[in-house]
Amino acid sequence: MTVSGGDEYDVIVVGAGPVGENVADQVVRGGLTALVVERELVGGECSYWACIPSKALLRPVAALADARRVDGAATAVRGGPNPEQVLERRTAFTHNWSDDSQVGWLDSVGIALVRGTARLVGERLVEVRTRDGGVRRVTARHAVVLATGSRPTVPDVPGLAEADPWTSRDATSVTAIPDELAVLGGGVVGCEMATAFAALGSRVTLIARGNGLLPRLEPFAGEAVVAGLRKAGVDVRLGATVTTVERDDAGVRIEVTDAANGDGSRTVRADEVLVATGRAPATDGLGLETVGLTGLDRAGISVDDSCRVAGVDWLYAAGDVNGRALLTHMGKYQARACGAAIVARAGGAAAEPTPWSRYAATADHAAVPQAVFTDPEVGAVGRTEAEARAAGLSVRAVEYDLGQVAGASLYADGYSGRAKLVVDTSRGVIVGATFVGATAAELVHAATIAIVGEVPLDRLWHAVPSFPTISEIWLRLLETYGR
Ligand SMILES: Cc1cc2nc3c(=O)[nH]c(=O)nc-3n(C[C@H](O)[C@H](O)[C@H](O)COP(=O)(O)OP(=O)(O)OC[C@H]3O[C@@H](n4cnc5c(N)ncnc54)[C@H](O)[C@@H]3O)c2cc1C
Ligand SMILES: NC(=O)c1ccc[n+]([C@@H]2O[C@H](COP(=O)([O-])OP(=O)(O)OC[C@H]3O[C@@H](n4cnc5c(N)ncnc54)[C@H](O)[C@@H]3O)[C@@H](O)[C@H]2O)c1
Repeated sequence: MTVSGGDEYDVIVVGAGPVGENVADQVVRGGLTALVVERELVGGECSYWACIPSKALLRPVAALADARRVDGAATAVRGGPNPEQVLERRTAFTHNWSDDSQVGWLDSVGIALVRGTARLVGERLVEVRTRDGGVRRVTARHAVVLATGSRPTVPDVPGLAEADPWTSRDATSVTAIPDELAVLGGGVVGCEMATAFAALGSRVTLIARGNGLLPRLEPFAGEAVVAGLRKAGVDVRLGATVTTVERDDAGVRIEVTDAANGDGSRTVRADEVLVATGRAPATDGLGLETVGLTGLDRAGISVDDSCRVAGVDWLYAAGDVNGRALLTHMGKYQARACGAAIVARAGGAAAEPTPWSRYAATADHAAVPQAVFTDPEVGAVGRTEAEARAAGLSVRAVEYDLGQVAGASLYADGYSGRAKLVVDTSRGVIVGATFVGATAAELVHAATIAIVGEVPLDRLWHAVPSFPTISEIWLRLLETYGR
């Protein structure tokens, strides 16, 4: 094995997903040199197999649903989406799985790139197996940042792994819509992909083990999504357990026991089965043991609020790989904190990650916003009522029917939706908010600002929403809470 080496950069970033790209950008802006190592495509999961293609598949569904709900416009809608054109548009958004434009951006801002698989081999030392079969060793003067993302997990169900199941990658890069699709898992990926494939013409069965969908959110959000999926023709099986999976000439055969069936077994047949049962940090083969890190579990690499790894002062882990919040916007936020801390520390500052400082990803603990692009859409930020109570907060929650807001009824005939605020009564501030309904995800940022700014409710009263917008829900919620 020929090992070339001697290269030195101030910062080495492993993984050029949205998080790795942003860390590198931050440190280069701060006057340091940076190398990123990427084994697949610059842009990562988000650009090619996750956020961007999934939302490109879902946007036509929402656009048509919106038009169909407005008398006077609905007559112009004939039929459903055109799958071929939807897939073409999706492919355009992934640049046909080419990273040329993102590589061009790295060049333009002075970030060096090596294509290959990286692993730690010692203190501030990274070994890269390059695509051309070479091995190269690179030293970081100040920091190594692991931004390797996550991988889908496949549960240990007899026959499932052998049945060649789809992961989210297969779903988002699909080239032919299957007649029948089974989706295993009722989290965000399962719900969004069931929504997209049902609209694109698949007969979809969604198999979820809990009593509802989107279990991390307020229960009414999952209930609305169950109703929306069923209305769209999806066979939603709740409280269901898959016992075996087998692929034969006719496709996959899935044995399911579910509560609705008196726990008896039923067979689900499908052309493909999509496994959407969560993700694990991408730490395999990263050489963490070479720097004394062992015993990592599915939760991710443990870091402080500047994303520095406990006990290894030159090592950072940002984005999905640290398991704090598996979302692009939160990973990029961590990248900004982490990059700023690395630059400051390279200059000799301590850059303590005190809460809400530029070196700390404090919002990870208090205000993680999420938008789920189902029909109806779901937007949520902060704690659910149950989470707030479990955390020992004194809580009062208020809910309001979004359909009663003038802006919503103008937006869609028969607008159906709901909103909820969770208030910490001891401080008089919002700690959680959830909105369900068409375009409801756009309501979340106002709530994020209120939570992060700890805006007292009696001051929020003076933030007057425009009439007639859906944002008037804020006024209704505050009125319901009372002054
Ligand atoms: C179907 C789906 C839809 C999603 N939709 C949304 C959404 O709408 N909004 C949202 O906020 N989030 C969404 N997410 C989550 C989002 O994709 C992730 O949170 C985000 O991609 C994390 O970014 P990252 O940079 O940490 O990791 P990634 O994007 O996974 O990038 C990590 C990169 O590291 C590289 N890498 C890994 N190991 C090595 C190694 N040893 N050497 C070199 N390179 C390596 C990988 O090839 C990859 O390019 C979605 C996820 C899925 C699965
Ligand atoms: N719009 C968005 O922001 C968006 C979209 C997609 C994904 N994401 C992110 O990607 C991450 C991964 O999404 P995901 O949906 O894969 O994970 P998830 O953790 O959100 O949901 C996984 C679901 O699978 C269920 N499950 C686990 N094991 C199972 C089994 N053996 N049988 C049946 N069900 C089982 C879990 O109970 C859970 O409901 C999420 O954390 C999310 O933040 C975000």
